[in-house]
Amino acid sequence: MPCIAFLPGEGIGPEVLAQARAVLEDLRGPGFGFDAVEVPVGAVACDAHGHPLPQATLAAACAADAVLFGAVGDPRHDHLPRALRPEQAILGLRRGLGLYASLRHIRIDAATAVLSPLKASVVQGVDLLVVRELDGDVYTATPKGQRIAAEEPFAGDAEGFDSMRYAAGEVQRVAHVAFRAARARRGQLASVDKANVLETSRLWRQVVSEVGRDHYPDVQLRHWYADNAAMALVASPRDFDVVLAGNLFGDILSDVASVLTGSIGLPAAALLGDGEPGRTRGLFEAGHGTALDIAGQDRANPVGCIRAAALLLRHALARPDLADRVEAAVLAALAQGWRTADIAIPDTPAHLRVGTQAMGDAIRQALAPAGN
Ligand SMILES: NC(=O)c1ccc[n+]([C@@H]2O[C@H](COP(=O)([O-])OP(=O)(O)OC[C@H]3O[C@@H](n4cnc5c(N)ncnc54)[C@H](O)[C@@H]3O)[C@@H](O)[C@H]2O)c1
Ligand SMILES: CC(C)[C@H](C(=O)O)[C@@H](O)C(=O)O
Ligand SMILES: [Mg+2]
Repeated sequence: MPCIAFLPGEGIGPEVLAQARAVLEDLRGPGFGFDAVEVPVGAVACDAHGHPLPQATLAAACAADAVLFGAVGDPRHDHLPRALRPEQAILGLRRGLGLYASLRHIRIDAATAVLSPLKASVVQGVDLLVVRELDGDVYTATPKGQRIAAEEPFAGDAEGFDSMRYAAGEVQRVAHVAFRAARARRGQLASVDKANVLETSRLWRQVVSEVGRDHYPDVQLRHWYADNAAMALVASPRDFDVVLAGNLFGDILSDVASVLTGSIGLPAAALLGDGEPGRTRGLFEAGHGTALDIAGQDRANPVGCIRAAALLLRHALARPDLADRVEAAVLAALAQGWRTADIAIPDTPAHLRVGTQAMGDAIRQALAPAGN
C-alpha cells in the first residue's frame, strides 16, 4: 500500500490540503488505497517543535512514496534568523528529498479562458509547462549573508549579498527533464537566462545547447532572455510549449504563467528528483503560498491543491487513470460554473459563488464513479 505524507503548513495550506485529501479519500476502493501520515511543517512546526522542518517531518516525507504539501510562510516569523524562517522548510524538503525540478502545468481551454485577466483570444488553447530548477542558483549558493560594505561609494553601509552559481551537472540534469517533457509534448523548448549579463547564464546556455545537440536533436530549442520571456509569456503565451529556467527566473515565470489561468489558486506543480528506489517519488503542491489575507475564511480556491493530488497520482503512484478522473472532475466543476472568489466574474450568479469547502464538494460530486 503506498504511503502519502500530508504536510499542511499554515495559512490556507491546511484548508486546501483538506479538500485535496478528501478527493483522494473518495477514490479509495478495491483497486486503490493508501496509508496516510500527517506531519507539521513551517511556522506551525517552528512554534510547536522549535524548527520549521523538524527531523521527524523530514523523515516522514522521505519515507513516504509521495508528499502532498499545503503552504508555509508567515510574516510573524520574518524576524527570525534565516534558518528558522518557515520558507526554509520548503528549501530543506527540496534538498532533503533530492527534488531538483519543478513542473508547473498551465492549460487553458475554451471554458476556462474567460477566467483569465487577459483576453480569451490571447489565452484560449494555452498548454505550457514551466520546468524550474529547484536546488541551486541564488537560492542555495554560498557565500550569502550580510556585512559591512567595503566598496565606495557605499563603504561602511550594511550590505546584503547572495551568489548566483550553477555547476554544469546541475544544469544538465534539469535540462534532461525539460527536453524529455518537450519530446513527449510538442517538441519545443524555450530555455530562459540572462546570458547577456550573467556568467552563470552563459554556462547555462552552453550546457542546455549541448544537451539538446547530443541527446534531443528532434526538439526545437530556442534561448530567451528572462525579461523578454516574461513579456512574451503574457503577450503570446500560446507560442510556448516547455519553458526551462533556473531557480530564480523559474520562480517568477512560474507565477507569471500561473496567473494566465485567472488565479494563482488554479495550477499545480510536481517537484521531482531522480525517483531513486526507497526514496519519495515527489512532492506535489498548488502554486500559491499561505495567502494569510484570506486564511481561515473559507475563501481559498482548493483547485490547485486538488490538481496537485492528481499530479501525485500520475507521477508518484503511477495511477494515470485516477489522475485523469480528478482532472476531469475539476474541469467539470469549473464548466458547471462553480467559482471561488478569486475566479468569480461579475456575471457569476450568487448561487455559484462558493467557498473552499463547497468548491471541494462540487469537485467530489463530479468525480465519475470507478470504471467510467
Ligand atoms: N509553496 C509555498 O509554501 C509558498 C509559495 C509561495 C509563497 N509562499 C509564502 O506564502 C506567504 C504569502 O506569499 P505571497 O502573498 O507572496 O503569495 P500567496 O500565493 O500566498 O498570495 C498571493 C495572492 O494570491 C491570493 N491567493 C493565493 N492563493 C490563493 C487561493 N488558493 N485562492 C484564492 N486566492 C489565493 C492571496 O490571497 C494573495 O492575494 C509568504 O510567506 C511566502 O513566502 C509559500
Ligand atoms: C516560499 C518560497 C521559498 C518559494 C520559492 O521561492 O521557491 C515559493 O515562492 C515557491 O515558488 O514555491
Ligand atoms: Mg514562488
